[in-house]
Amino acid sequence: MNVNSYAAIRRGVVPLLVRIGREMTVLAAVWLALPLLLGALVVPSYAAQKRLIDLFLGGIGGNWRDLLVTALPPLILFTVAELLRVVVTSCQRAADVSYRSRAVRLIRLEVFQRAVGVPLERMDDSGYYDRLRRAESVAGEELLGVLQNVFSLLRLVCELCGLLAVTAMAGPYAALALTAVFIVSFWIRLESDVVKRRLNRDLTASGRHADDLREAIAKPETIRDMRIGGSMKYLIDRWAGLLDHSLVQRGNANRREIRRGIVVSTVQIAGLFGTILLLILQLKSGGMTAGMLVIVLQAMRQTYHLSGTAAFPVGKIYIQSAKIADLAAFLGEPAHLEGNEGRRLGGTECGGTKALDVPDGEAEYGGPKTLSVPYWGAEYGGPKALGVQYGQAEYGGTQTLSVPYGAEARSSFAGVRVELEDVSYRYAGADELTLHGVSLTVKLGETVALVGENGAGKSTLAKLLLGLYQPTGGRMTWDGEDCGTIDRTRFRRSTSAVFQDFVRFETTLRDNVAFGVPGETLRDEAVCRALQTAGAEELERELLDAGGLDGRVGLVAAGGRGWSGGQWQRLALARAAVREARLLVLDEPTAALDPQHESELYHSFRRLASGRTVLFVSHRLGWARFADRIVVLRDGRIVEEGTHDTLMQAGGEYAAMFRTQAEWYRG
Ligand SMILES: Nc1ncnc2c1ncn2[C@@H]1O[C@H](COP(=O)(O)OP(=O)(O)OP(=O)(O)O)[C@@H](O)[C@H]1O
Repeated sequence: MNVNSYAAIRRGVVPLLVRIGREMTVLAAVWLALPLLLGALVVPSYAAQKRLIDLFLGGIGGNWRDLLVTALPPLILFTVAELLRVVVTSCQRAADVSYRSRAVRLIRLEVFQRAVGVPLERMDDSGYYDRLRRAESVAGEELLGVLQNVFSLLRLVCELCGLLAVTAMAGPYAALALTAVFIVSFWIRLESDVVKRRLNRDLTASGRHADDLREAIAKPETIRDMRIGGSMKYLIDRWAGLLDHSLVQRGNANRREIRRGIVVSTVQIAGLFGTILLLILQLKSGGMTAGMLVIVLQAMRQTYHLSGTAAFPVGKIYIQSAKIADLAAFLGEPAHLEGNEGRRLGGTECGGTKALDVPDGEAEYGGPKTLSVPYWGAEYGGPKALGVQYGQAEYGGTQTLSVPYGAEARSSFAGVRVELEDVSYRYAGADELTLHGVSLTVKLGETVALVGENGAGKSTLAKLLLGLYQPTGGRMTWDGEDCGTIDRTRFRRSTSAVFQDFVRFETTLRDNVAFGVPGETLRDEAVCRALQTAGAEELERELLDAGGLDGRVGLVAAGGRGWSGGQWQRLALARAAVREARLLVLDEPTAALDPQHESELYHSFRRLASGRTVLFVSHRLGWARFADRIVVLRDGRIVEEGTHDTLMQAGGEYAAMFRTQAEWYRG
């Protein structure tokens, strides 16, 4: 037992309970009050038993009426107290389950909220990322376990208080003796429990190693390989050595536990003996009834039992306190949330009114305005008056839309002019700059290919353009507006991206697309159109028998089916396509595709890029040829810019890379 763990309980478990209590006041109050009530009910139950025993031992004389008058009240009190104990115990269990699951949900949500809202730069800090991962994992099973043990402990303490109150009825010395014996036996048991848990934890790694060896030894290929080298005996000896070590450790721990158990029992028996002796002397002098003697003995036995049971939850809390302290410390850190992304999850953004894109003042003061939007509300390939998604209006007609007053003025699919002025970037903790004085203008609706050798800074630049990183030097503007001052939500809504390491959501086909526009209800046509744009329409056809758009994708889901890397990649493109983004960033979007699909994707890409400003990063220079402009990066600096033809004529870095690649394919 060390001081650090107590400090961890004070720094971790207590603040977390306070935090949960503040958020769920009523449930937390019920969770605390019910064990108290249960503890309090011990007193009337024991008092009634004492009265009944005294009545029976005193002989029940007189008539039936006298009997009823004397025996009925304690009998009723006993019955009501026991009934209430049963009811309160059931309510308590239900309250505990509800409290724990809600508390875990609350804390997990807080952790997720931080993960979602924190600037990406902080994620690049490995220390922060580790703390986040640890907090996320502790906020699940471990927190649930600690809360369960806190609850068990609370119940035991309340019951113990009730039993002490019962014992105190016989006199203060009985209560004092009981408390002393409880503390000594609880302490010894707690020590053994903690030692045992520590040992289990320490032996976990060697136990896992022994299991791995055992499994390996039993495999035919191991027997074959090891027999050739004659090392089978060596493997078996290592496995046996690990097992022997663990057996010796456990044997020592068991012997220690038996010795402590004998000490605990001796202390308890001595306490019981002394107290009974005093009670008998008191009985003899007439200061005590037989009923009192019986219930005090009963209370003492129950208390000794509790001293053993209480060691278990305390030991568990004690062992897990360090992790819980880490979680509390993580939640106690300043959130550093990015702009208005720090909103609570499930707040107004999700499922709230969608800000439709109409020119300022279109909606009338103080009320919504209905607008007619033609089918194909927005067309391919040009700036649009209204930022309405394709297919939002019904086929062949118009659709009226309600636009809240003050809706943001913006035209989607119109692209954006992005300007970087002398931008530099340094990763947190890095000594060197990754980008040095990059000045670049990406025009409205232009497609720019970013090429360069590994580590040149292409992905870093792409993330800066998406607003995922903030420049550490220089300035970035969108249509002349400083990006640092643009509302984050508006910024995010206007960008879309597909990265090489895109996410594979093991859920339905529809979800995989709809996650591109969280909180919006997507009609089937919109999902299909996004799939079509990404050249992924055959995925729906493949799932026709499994629910079409609602068919599950991926092997994890029951009944789900696995997709190839290329199919997943096209799903990621569909997710990007469904967003009304003005800037689209594609970072190696074709990495998982075979040549056939890659060339097919080219057409999808043209559709996706249409009318937007696009930056794509690719090592396959064949793609770069089709960009309006190619920008070559080296060591974080722009070294060349131009079209494919001008760069080839210039015979510089791009031309060299292109020729090398062409040679490779030809050769
Ligand atoms: N989180 C990070 N922390 C510190 N340095 C980083 C981090 N991420 C990337 N870097 C460094 O920044 C430099 C540029 O990386 P970046 O990923 O932008 O290059 P790239 O041109 O996209 O490379 P590739 O073609 O291999 O994808 C590299 O030297 C890389 O080691």
